[in-house]
Order: sequence, then structure tokens, then C-alpha cells
Amino acid sequence: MTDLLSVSDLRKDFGGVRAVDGVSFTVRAGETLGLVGESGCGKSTTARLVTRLLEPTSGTVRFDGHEISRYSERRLRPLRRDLQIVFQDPIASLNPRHTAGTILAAPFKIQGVRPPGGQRAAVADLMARVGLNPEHYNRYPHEFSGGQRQRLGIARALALRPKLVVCDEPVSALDASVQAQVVNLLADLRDEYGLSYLFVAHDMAVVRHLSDRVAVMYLGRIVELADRDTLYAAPRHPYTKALLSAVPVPDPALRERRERVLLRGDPPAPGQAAVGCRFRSRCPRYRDDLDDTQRDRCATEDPQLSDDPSGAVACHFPSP
Ligand SMILES: Nc1ncnc2c1ncn2[C@@H]1O[C@H](COP(=O)(O)OP(=O)(O)OP(=O)(O)O)[C@@H](O)[C@H]1O
Repeated sequence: MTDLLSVSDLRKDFGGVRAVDGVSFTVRAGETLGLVGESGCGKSTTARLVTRLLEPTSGTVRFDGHEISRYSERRLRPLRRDLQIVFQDPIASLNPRHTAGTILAAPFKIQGVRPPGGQRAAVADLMARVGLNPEHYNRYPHEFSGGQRQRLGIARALALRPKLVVCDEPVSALDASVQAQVVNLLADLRDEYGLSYLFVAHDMAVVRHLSDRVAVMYLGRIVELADRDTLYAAPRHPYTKALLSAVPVPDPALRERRERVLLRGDPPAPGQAAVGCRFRSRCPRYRDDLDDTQRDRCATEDPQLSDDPSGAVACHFPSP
């Protein structure tokens, strides 16, 4: 599989805050890479850097053969056809004064694309494909429910059949029952159109459902990256373990068996904890399992993401 997106040592500073601090990953053609972590870890910033809604402080973003990290808006425009984003909050990302029809016709207009059967028919097709009633063509965003608005946001992203869709917390603003429907829609559309996703979310269960591989982010860095099944069955980084232990398990029998890892303390502010492992202030392993010599290593040496074929982990003492 070829890499559609390749991100290397990406950094973004906002004033003194280093929101993204040396992130590297790839998304292969046809693949879904999940990017998961707590609020504030830099997921949204990464999504915006990759889609070049933000310009990186340093590092590179290579999309479909183009190194776009310094591209001007004019040079980006033709590539935007193939590189789309779905936002968390469809209310904020849809113009309240435009009808569904106008919103969905915009991508064709902006790119100067004339769909074979005409624009109106193309928009009606799109609406039907994402489960919206094409008769609601003249409705405004506020006349749709939250889930329907997100379907509209997805339809807009898919209008020009992109290669990569960056989904930035696409279901976290929705009710649980609606979340599952939208996640299933994203899965169906991916299979039908052969899409690749960078799927950004804080919810481990949602990420598991869609991803082929998963990257776990903590304070601006990727701390673990592995195949989905490997990561969920045998997490190696103490932070990944903690995130997984917080996933609700519906079956009480399973709940009994699972060891709970409690994270104590707040994460340090981004940009701080520059010396040593940035997770150690909350790390249950550091606190309970390591001897003084081992702890000293965590306190002085910044763990780098290993390049292990079975999965990469940025920890000096990962679980086997
Ligand atoms: N435009 C900005 N100006 C200043 N600081 C910012 C800006 N955008 C993000 N940050 C800071 O960068 C850090 C990472 O934010 P980001 O939104 O990328 O995290 P996140 O993991 O997506 O969290 P959330 O899920 O809450 O959006 C945070 O400390 C945030 O306050």
C-alpha cells in the first residue's frame, strides 16, 4: 500500500504553547488511521495542520505526492478536491444563511466541476447517499437535527469524491444513539468510495470501530501507534492502558476481569515537562512498578517512539 499522507516531525506553537510537538505518521491509501487522546493533547491542531487550515511551525506534510506544508492557498486549491475535513460541530461549520442545497452545491462551484447530470441532481444524490431526504434541499441548517447536520457536513466533504477525509471528532457532539448511525455511515461511505480517513476522536470505542491502525496522542506527541487489534488487545504504553481501562464495558463479567488503571493528577500544561518523559507525573508504572534507577531514566530521558514492526511505543519500560 502506498502512503497517501505522510506527516513528518510536525510541530505547531501557539505563542508559548507547543500544541503539536514532533508528530510523524502515515495514512496509506484505503486505510483509516485513528488518532486518539484526551482533550487538549493536540488532535484538532494536527487535523488542521494536515488539511492546511493551519500552517505548521516546522515539519512536513506530504499529501498524494505534494509537500503541502508551505503551499499557498492558490496552490492548495486543486488539492482540496482530494483532501477534505469533517468538523466536530456542524452548526459552527455550516453557514446558517445557506440552504442545504446551496451548501452542497458550493464544492462544485468552488472547484468549477460540472457534474454529468447537473448540479441539482448531484446534490440530491449526495443527500440521499448520506441518508437525508432530497426534498429538504431548501431547508436551513437549524431546521435539521444534530445528526442530520453532521450528515450534511459529511455530504459536503464527499461531494467531489476526495481521497482522504480528515474527520475531527465527527460524532462527539451527537447523542449516543445517533453517534452509532453516523459512524456506520462513515464506514459505509469509506467502503463504497474507497476513501481513506484520518479519524480523530477522544472516544476509544468509536476509534476502534473504524480504524485499521491507531495512534495515541499525549501532550503533543504520539506515544503509541499500532494495528487496531494489537493496540486494543495488548496496549504497551501506560497511557494507552489507562485510556482503555476507562472505556465502558457493557458486560459485567468482563468488567470484573479487567484491571483498572487509574490516572491521578492533571496532565502538565503543553510545553512544560520538557525534561524526561512527559507522562511520568501521571504514570501508574512510574509510581508503582519501577525502581529508583528506572525512575531516574524516566525523569531525565525523553522516550522516543520506537520503530518496532509490531507497534511503536514511546516508553522506556513498556508492557511486553
Ligand atoms: N488557536 C490557538 N491559540 C492558542 N492555543 C491553542 C490554539 N489552538 C489550540 N491551542 C492549544 O493547543 C493545545 C492543543 O489543542 P487541540 O485543540 O489541538 O487539542 P485537542 O486534543 O484537539 O483537544 P479538544 O478535543 O479539546 O479540541 C491546547 O493546549 C490548546 O489550548
